Amino acid sequence: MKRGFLNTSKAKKQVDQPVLAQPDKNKTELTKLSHGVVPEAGFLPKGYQSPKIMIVETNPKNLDHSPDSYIFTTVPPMATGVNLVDAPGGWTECCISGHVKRVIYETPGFPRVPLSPPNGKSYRIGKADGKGLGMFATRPIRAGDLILDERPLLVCPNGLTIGSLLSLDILDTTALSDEQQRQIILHEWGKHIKIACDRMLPGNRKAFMELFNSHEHDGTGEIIGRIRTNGIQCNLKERPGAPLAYAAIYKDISRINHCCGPNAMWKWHINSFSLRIYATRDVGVGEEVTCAYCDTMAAAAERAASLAPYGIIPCKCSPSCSDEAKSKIADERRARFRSTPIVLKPPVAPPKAGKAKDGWAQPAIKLLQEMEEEGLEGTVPYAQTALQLFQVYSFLQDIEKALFYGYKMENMVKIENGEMPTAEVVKANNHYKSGGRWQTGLRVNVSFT
Ligand SMILES: C[S@@+](CC[C@H](N)C(=O)[O-])C[C@H]1O[C@@H](n2cnc3c(N)ncnc32)[C@H](O)[C@@H]1O
Repeated sequence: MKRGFLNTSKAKKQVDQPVLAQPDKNKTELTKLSHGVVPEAGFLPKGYQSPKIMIVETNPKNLDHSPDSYIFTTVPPMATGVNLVDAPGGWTECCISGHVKRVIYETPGFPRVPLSPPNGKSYRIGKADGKGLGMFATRPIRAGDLILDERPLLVCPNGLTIGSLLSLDILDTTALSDEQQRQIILHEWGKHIKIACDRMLPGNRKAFMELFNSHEHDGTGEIIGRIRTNGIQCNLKERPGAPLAYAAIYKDISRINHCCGPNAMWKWHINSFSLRIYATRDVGVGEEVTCAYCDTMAAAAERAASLAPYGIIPCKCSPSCSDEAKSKIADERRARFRSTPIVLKPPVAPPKAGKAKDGWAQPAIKLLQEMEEEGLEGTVPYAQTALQLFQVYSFLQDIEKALFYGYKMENMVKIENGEMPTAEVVKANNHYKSGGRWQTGLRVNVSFT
């Protein structure tokens, strides 16, 4: 919670949580939780009896669980008494379903050790103006570089369904207000996840409890408050029809602040059970490393609604983000970027005398430049536009420009695939030249000269 917040007009209850949804008639969907200041916060309904949790200890390597029972376990599996020195990459305390545990263990290559960035550590955690702490580059980082690959401290469901409580016959929702239902969910969710937190090594638990909590005034307890503030959704495939997704909380990655035009992006890898942070453009020494907590292509109002539950009210990512005139231009641009991508077609005849050979590529060049001005290098439309330009200049046999746009596209491909060659290797091997488009380009171009 930021200082002074309670005194502003925004100090009122707001109900919105992107990872959670309203309970439906079948009572199997996640309930939206409140944020901001909730007057009823912390009050459970009179006479409410919290159900008892029954815990049975089993071998951590056991995969023979019922798909829909929840298990407290470490990933990768750790024998008791092991410490971090014996476990490269560390381990994650998890509350996951039997189904998800199987999915993890059956992933080819699991459990590989998280990657070490090729040139060592390149960041520090420090004060970020008006945003608490943040991550900052300690040396120049190139677009496409891996900044860090980190295993979470904790992975757990990103909510609780009112249905799961109803099935225990402990609640009659007709007698409860919506807010009372939400407070029960927060209470029960916190009670369960505390079990995973208590299992953490003391150092990890300390790091977890030192994370920022933006949910101090809405009835969310100190553990769930940190999950709601810092949780990053991880793509663990739950069984079909299951309402829950999973949130992961990290020691360092959870210090990365949001930016609407970020210079880095995250990518979850199940085989190393870790999240990789890659630079999407060059990052200078001292510059803050930022990622997007929401869809950066969305309009400003939509982004603001998605960011509020993380305690970001308003977004302070750049002076222009909250500037109304600049936001209007950015919204107009994003609407264009979201629409059908430009498809460049080679002209049917050679350019007239005195006209540039690449005049027909100008709309894409302009679009790419605008996306760079908005900081949207980590998006699919950016990679698609760079690919078009790579193809245009391949077609025109302008090797220098083809590689210039090829790099931009390659950074995204490398991040997506994880293990692609670096730009230097690509350049040295000229591997584009073996591609069909390069060959076609060469052939078609012959008729122009
Ligand atoms: C996941 S934490 C990021 C690390 C956090 N700054 C810290 O001190 O640990 C999310 C919190 O950081 C702050 N924050 C992140 N990005 C922000 C932004 N663009 N504008 C304003 N506050 C931001 C908000 O307080 C938010 O609740």
